[in-house]
Amino acid sequence: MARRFVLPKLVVATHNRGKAGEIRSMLGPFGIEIVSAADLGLPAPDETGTTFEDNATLKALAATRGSGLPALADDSGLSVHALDHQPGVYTADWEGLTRDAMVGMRRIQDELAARNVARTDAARVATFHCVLALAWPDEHVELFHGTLDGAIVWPPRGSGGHGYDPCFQPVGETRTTAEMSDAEKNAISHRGRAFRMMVEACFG
Ligand SMILES: O=c1nc[nH]c2c1ncn2[C@H]1C[C@H](O)[C@@H](COP(=O)(O)OP(=O)(O)OP(=O)(O)O)O1
Ligand SMILES: [Mg+2]
Repeated sequence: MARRFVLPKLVVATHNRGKAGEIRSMLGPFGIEIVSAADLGLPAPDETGTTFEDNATLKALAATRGSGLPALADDSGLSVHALDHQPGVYTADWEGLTRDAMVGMRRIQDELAARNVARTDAARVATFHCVLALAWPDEHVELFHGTLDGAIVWPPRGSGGHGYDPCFQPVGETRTTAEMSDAEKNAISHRGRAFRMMVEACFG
């Protein structure tokens, strides 16, 4: 395969183990040596941006500046249409200090109930977003945005995936993304889609 860039080593700039696992498995076939930001002792920067693009960029740049290596960051979240697209870039914050996604999933459910949103999929439309930022040591950044449409289901179901997967059922599916295998989720997910765009742009 002709590659536009040769990547000797790549920093995966996330402190989220679920995301890191998915990104590692997607990078696997490319034979790129991977090191995590956490293993390098790089701190997680404050996510002060107001868009997925801003936060992914600041996380990737912090990691490439801290390591001298190319770095791949992911900023992602869940946009619930009936909640004015919240929590969006603040999805991780809705987990509270416990960093327990069950807390965030319950808050989404409570806010839908408080607004009397019907318990139908059509009323509970949601979109997972993932922006991947690939930052190079010269500090140029490439961005790739993938989405997955679905609905918020309650109660949560499944033990696979991570984060908010147990309450998210993709369009046309009867299972939540937590009830899918990793390969099945990656084939349709916001992260899988962003990743495939990056591969096409950078390794195609
Ligand atoms: O496929 C997914 N399945 C379920 N939940 C997901 C997914 N993708 C993102 N999410 C949730 C996790 C977290 O609550 C938020 C991302 O927040 P985000 O700031 O990007 O990540 P994070 O703080 O957990 O780790 P880090 O910033 O170190 O990458 O969206
Ligand atoms: Mg974060």
